[in-house]
Amino acid sequence: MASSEEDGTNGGASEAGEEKEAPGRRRRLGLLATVWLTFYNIAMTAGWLVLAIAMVRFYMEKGTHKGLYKSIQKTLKFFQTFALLEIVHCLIGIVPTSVIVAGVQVSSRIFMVWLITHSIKPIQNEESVVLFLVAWTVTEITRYSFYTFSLLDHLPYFIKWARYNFFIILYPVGVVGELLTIYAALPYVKKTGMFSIRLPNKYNVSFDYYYFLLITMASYIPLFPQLYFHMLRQRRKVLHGEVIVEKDD
Ligand SMILES: CCCCCCCCCCCCC/C=C/C(=O)SCCNC(=O)CCNC(=O)[C@H](O)C(C)(C)COP(=O)(O)OP(=O)(O)OC[C@H]1O[C@@H](n2cnc3c(N)ncnc32)[C@H](O)[C@@H]1OP(=O)(O)O
Repeated sequence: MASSEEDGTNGGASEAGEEKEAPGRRRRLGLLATVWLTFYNIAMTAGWLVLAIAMVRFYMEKGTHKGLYKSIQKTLKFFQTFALLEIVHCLIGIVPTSVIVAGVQVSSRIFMVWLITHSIKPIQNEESVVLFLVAWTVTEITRYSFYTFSLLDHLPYFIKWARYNFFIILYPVGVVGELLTIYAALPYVKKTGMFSIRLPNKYNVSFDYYYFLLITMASYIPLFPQLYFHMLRQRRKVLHGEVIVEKDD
């Protein structure tokens, strides 16, 4: 994975005659891209704040997590699906995040929301769902407010600190919540054969969602450490000003 320092997408040499940007400084964006990203980040911060408030209110009123997912699912689905735009932002180059990093992050969330929690109703009241919902919500409020304040050039140190420290705990908590939720879904998926294609059929293809879930769980082992160490490197770069030179994958 090429770093922004290496590939020049961020903080690298600018066009001839222009001053070279200092490492770690926000890349110069066009006005349209800045306006769009500011709108996008404000909308996402607001969306995840609404979710946080709804979760706290639900718990205070009902005193249980049972029914929580059902009560917040529409907002969650809307804002998490909207986050697919993050991959588009990377692809069109208006943010310098790696497409692979953003792709793994966003697609694993979409998978959890639509193909697991939405599709498998009996697991919606599992404690593990609350675990990943809380981890995602705190992370996203911090992350999107970080981007918003950065774009407005008024970033409070606390937000920056939170963005590059909370993940140390929240990333593993979120992953444990996700893995336990998929694990809880396995018996139902095996019993119902949902999303599976059995032979014989006219296309002569078979697909077993149960084994797909096992493979997905296994894929966290190589993929999660990469995301986590990526964030640790970003943390060193942003909070301690270290220049990180990453090697190509
Ligand atoms: C089909 C099934 C697939 C299944 C796959 C299964 C395998 C999955 C394994 C992994 C599972 C992960 C599960 C995740 C769980 C959780 O989320 S738990 C909760 C805790 N989570 C986190 O802490 C998530 C942390 N993740 C992130 O922060 C990001 O998603 C990231 C993409 C990983 C971060 O990447 P990074 O390269 O560090 O980018 P940034 O710091 O965000 O940005 C770099 C520069 O880009 C600018 N930028 C990015 N986005 C924006 C934006 N929206 N608006 C404005 N600017 C943006 C940013 O400011 C940086 O700019 P510079 O300062 O100029 O460098």
